Amino acid sequence: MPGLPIRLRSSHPLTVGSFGNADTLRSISASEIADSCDLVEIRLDLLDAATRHDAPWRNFTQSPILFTARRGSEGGTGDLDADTRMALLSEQLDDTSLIDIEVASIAEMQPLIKRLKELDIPWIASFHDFHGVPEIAQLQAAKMKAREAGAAAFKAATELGWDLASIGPLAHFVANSDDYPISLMGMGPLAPASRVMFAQLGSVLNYGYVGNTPTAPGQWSARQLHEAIQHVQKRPPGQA
Ligand SMILES: O=C1C[C@@](O)(C(=O)O)C[C@@H](O)[C@@H]1O
Repeated sequence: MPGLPIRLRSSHPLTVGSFGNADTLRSISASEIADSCDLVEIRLDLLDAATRHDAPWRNFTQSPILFTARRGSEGGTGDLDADTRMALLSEQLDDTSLIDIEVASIAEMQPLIKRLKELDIPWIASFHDFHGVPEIAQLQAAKMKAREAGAAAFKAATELGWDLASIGPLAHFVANSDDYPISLMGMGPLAPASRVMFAQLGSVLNYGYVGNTPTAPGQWSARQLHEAIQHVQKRPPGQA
């Protein structure tokens, strides 16, 4: 039986708690997790075989789980090939609420995508740029690919540096997507502010770390992000 259901809605931005190391994953309580975030991300590429075997996330009975096995070219550890990443993800299907597959991996991961469809397990298609912000047209094209491939949402994380000019176009990109869910976040020094703002504008999944190891540059803790998102005003539908 797949994991707890998740609804992706721009009016209800969710906070994802991501684990950067196995120690936290093994030691944290289910209630602490449930207090800090709406769902958990398990980065299978960051975990050793023993932790994957022990599957400590099975204790997180109150939290939906998003599994990721990140490809090397988009920040993954170990430069795992597509078959290995599919095998890692397939092992977890009984506990899965959501899966992350890079837009760049859609073609090579078709066997898994077909299986997810059969099992009615949603997945998101992701894009990462650790060096800068791509043209919005490139993000639009990636979003179209995600949608056509059957992903439940498109997710993009881009390095903002101190490039203030890139924030406006990104903000419009997320705010003008009432037709299809987007998860959008900045990385780098402006990451924290961007994550609250993009959540306000409709980003459906917003990532912070659980424990003491961020899984992306500039991430803040899931608990802080969760609290901030709960307190800020959200964009009314149709207002872009
Ligand atoms: O893709 C994402 C988003 C992320 O890169 C971030 O910027 O918070 C963190 C990753 O763990 C996750 O898989």
